[in-house]
Amino acid sequence: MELVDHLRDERNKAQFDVEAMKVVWAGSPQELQLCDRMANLVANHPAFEKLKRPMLVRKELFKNSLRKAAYARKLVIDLGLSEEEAKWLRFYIDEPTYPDLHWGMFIPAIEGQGSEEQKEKWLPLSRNMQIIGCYAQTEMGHGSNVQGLETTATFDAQQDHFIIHSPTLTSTKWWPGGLGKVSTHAVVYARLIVNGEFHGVHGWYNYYSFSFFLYLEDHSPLPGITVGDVGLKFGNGAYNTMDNGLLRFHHVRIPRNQMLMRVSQVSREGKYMQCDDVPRQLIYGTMVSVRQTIVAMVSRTLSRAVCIATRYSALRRQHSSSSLVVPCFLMIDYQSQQSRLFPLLASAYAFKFVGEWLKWLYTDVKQRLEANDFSTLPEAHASTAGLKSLTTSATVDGIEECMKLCGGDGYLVSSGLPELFAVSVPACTYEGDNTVLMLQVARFVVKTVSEVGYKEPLGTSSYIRRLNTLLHNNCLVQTGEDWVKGDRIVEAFEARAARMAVTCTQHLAKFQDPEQGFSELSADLVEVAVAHCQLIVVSKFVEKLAQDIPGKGVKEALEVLCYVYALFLVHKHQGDFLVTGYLTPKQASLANRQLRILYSRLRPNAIALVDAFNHTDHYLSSVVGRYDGNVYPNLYQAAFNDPFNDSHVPDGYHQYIHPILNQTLAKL
Ligand SMILES: CC/C=C\C/C=C\C/C=C\CCCC(=O)SCCNC(=O)CCNC(=O)[C@H](O)C(C)(C)COP(=O)(O)OP(=O)(O)OC[C@H]1O[C@@H](n2cnc3c(N)ncnc32)[C@H](O)[C@@H]1OP(=O)(O)O
Ligand SMILES: Cc1cc2nc3c(=O)[nH]c(=O)nc-3n(C[C@H](O)[C@H](O)[C@H](O)COP(=O)(O)OP(=O)(O)OC[C@H]3O[C@@H](n4cnc5c(N)ncnc54)[C@H](O)[C@@H]3O)c2cc1C
Repeated sequence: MELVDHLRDERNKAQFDVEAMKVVWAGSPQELQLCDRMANLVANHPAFEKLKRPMLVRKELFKNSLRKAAYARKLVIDLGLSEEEAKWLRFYIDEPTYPDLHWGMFIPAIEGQGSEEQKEKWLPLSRNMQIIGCYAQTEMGHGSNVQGLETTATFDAQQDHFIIHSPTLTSTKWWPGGLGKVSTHAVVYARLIVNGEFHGVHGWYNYYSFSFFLYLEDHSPLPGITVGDVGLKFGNGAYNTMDNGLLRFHHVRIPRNQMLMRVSQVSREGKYMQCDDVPRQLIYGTMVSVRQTIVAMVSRTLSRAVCIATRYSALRRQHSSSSLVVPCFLMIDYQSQQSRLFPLLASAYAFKFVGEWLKWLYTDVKQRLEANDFSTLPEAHASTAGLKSLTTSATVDGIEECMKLCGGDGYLVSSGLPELFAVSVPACTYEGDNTVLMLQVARFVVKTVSEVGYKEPLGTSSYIRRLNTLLHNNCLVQTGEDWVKGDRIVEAFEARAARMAVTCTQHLAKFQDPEQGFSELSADLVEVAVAHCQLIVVSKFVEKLAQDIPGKGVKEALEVLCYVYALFLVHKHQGDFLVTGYLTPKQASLANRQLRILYSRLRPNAIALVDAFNHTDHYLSSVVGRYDGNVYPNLYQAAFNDPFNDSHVPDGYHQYIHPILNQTLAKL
């Protein structure tokens, strides 16, 4: 049977080489090939079917996800897949499960915080999955406030043991993924007590990680350990495939050598030693690593929602403004639809490129750390924290907007958007609450501004070197065209970030107690951090355009996306640009006018730009976002695929409807 492409006309409008854009999106021809192979492996394997997921009750859902993870492991072994290939395999299976935490946090924690000897012992076991681990940091009473952790690890020199204990209900480990039912081991964060002394009790660094066995061979918990799942979470299916756990210790003994000992050590004699040249922030290193991974991945989540909403918008017709009866306008041709959709499409590309840059930064920092060079750690912390916060918040808001952009059908589970939203929302909280992370960025920015004159700002904050110029030279834009110049756009974002940072730093200086000032000004400080992070995203997009980008029309299409992203932000945050005095109202309105011109330039490329994401229909799992655009018959069929439509007589009909129809309610 001949397949009809309902989006063919849209695809024919493309003004650039889609295959070349696929390479740009993937990062390289090799990455494209790798992702394509893994995506299709998953799409073509019946074990990874996922459409029924939202209909399953928790226990079935969980069993199903264990089955998928086991098949995935089998594929990794049978096909001899590399760790990189296995990572993409898990990604396309598209179901949060224990291996995410095992590979994404447990192993990196041992790599980053274990001594050479410990790494030699535990890493091979972990990589072969002979042990399965999780990352148990958060407690019931202490999430953002890592300094408040209460779990204790008391050294018993006589027996060469640590005694791990949960002294209060609020010290219960709470939320760790993979902990509830599956993990055999955990990296546990606890307060260290040696010879009756808390170490650095007033410092921020008095938490140490320990690797633990949690279970006996028959998978019953070890004596003194209480473990379970925290309970059902938001959304059908969604994150309920993960066993987020709770864990309590009652004076549990573990050998001394299970304390991860790269940052500090406790000797056989009970002597506490800090490794001189290693900063204690390294204890937080796993979070830096995962925040970077989240940024690298989140553009794909947004691209998925945008792909669905763009395809549906390019198919569905509504009435024109002149005739309310004849349906003739494609939704995508409404200016208002474009002004909501296209900035999200541009954001997906912007986040992809900033994610690539962050990966580079993190790889560089990791190499330096291995060589005991810790100089770039503060920037890595600020950039990973800030970009994790910025991109996950924008993505979650973006998915919700895509749902609305599809009208009522976006709200159907078969659109793929509700589950995508539910599974993505916690990204704003896990790995650091987004507001708390922005406050970390603000601390970094304010500190950098305060140190001007005696410490050279580096990397992402190097614009602060030109503080004088940025504070005093206002925007030179005179025409709309002036707004589509990379260096002019970057300068506008630099000036806005610098001016907001300086104002806040000056306000902070008026407080006698800096911490009180920081707390009172925290809402403004978050805005300073957002401005700094948006500058990073915009400037990395502009830097990307300066590279050699092969393929007919590819660079031009990316330029439009870059300016849409930047000018949309100028428009959305015009209050910042105006209040700081950098822009005049006229310049702000020129930016908005130019944005409308850019939307019309983006319009013919819209479908090709989402095709360049190369998403399979399996990955999208959306009736309205299908590649062939054959939406309506499939939407109709999807309704009848719902088990609720198996019968015209639902359970309860005879019991509760008949008495109403027959006027026999009194018998109930
Ligand atoms: C493919 C799949 C891969 C991976 C899996 C992906 C997804 C899996 C899904 C879910 C996983 C979720 C896992 C978790 O949620 S784990 C728990 C995460 N928890 C948090 O993120 C807690 C957030 N809180 C904190 O990070 C900290 O408490 C804090 C906010 C940073 C504040 O700490 P505090 O001790 O009070 O520190 P400060 O006094 O504010 O700062 C002291 C000093 O240290 C610097 N600093 C802080 N953090 C770091 C860091 N991470 N790295 C480097 N430096 C850091 C800070 O800037 C300050 O420096 P100064 O120079 O100013 O002294
Ligand atoms: C799905 C999911 C998976 C998770 N997986 C893991 C895991 O594998 N391992 C693990 O250890 N943890 C895990 N967590 C826990 C997660 O890291 C924490 O939820 C997170 O760090 C936030 O902490 P909290 O929930 O205590 O929120 P809180 O810190 O209580 O924050 C609640 C509110 O208070 C505000 N707030 C808090 N502190 C401040 C402050 N200093 N200044 C201003 N505002 C503030 C926040 O902005 C937020 O609005 C997971 C959580 C979820 C939801």
